[in-house]
Amino acid sequence: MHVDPKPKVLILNTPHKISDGYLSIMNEMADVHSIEQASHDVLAERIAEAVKEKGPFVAFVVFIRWWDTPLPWPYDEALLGPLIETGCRMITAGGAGYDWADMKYLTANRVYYANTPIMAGRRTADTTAMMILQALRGTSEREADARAGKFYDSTKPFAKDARSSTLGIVGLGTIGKLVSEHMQHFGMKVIYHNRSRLPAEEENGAVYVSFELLLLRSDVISLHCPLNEGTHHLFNKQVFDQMNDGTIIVNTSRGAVIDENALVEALDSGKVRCAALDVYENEPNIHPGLINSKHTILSPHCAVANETFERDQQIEVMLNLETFLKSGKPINAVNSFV
Ligand SMILES: O=CC(=O)O
Repeated sequence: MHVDPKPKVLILNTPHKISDGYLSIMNEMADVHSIEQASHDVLAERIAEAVKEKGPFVAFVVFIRWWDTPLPWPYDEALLGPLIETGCRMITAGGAGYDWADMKYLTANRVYYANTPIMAGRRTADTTAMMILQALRGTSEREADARAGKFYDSTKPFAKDARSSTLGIVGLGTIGKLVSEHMQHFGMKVIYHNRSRLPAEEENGAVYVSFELLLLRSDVISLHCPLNEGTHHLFNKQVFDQMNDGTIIVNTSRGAVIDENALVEALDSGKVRCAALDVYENEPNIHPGLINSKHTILSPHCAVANETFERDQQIEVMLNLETFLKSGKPINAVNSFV
């Protein structure tokens, strides 16, 4: 009896041993070959070699190790060309954002890119909620006081109260919706701006406003939009100038949505009361003006990183692979073609 050979799949990084079970499920679905993470140029050579010696592959599955630098981005023609030219039609990788993939190139070649929105979304939303509360409370300044032996400094303004504050969400997608839900539990009024208004049943208590109104009405602005040509430096000097004095900015999306020079100026002038940031324009470097400001709360792009993220990332990546192998389309495809 003729048995069709299993489809070949190339994986980047053998999953952490926690997921041996998933690896064996994958081995049942596909003929799996793996290569290890490296810089973009070295990885490009490894991919070309794997395609030549073991290919062609129908899918490329990335179990990214965020802490192994340099990271292999961008996922562009120079990296993926040999895979795509020989029939690879799906890339799936961990993370909610996909600005590190050349979507024009992938879409033009009818290659799906599938992300892991649930793994990344839940953790990023939790971290964002924590950062919003920290910023409202001004924890970095109070902590600095405590460490300097200065007990409660009553000359400083009182912390802001979530129950009397409005949260403006820019981008009410998977993460924005979770943040909206979390913060409504703390009594915040939530307004949002998207390119277009969501159907009422998806708004879940958040009120749609124009971008200009969001700037005027928000005590806290939290960014959850993807980084693309339209959102690069969306928050610039002109935009900061339109906000009320003392607005709080929280960013767990992508650093370049904010012009960091303009943000540092706005922090220095008091236009921005506090900026809580997990992401930066020039990672891994953080603008010295942000590091030196007393009014920032900073973390090193680790909103998703906790002890269970790898496991959940692998489950979602595997689901993308399974749905792609069965139907030709991964469940979390972020692009589509006609
Ligand atoms: O940065 C993290 C993500 O995109 O999930």
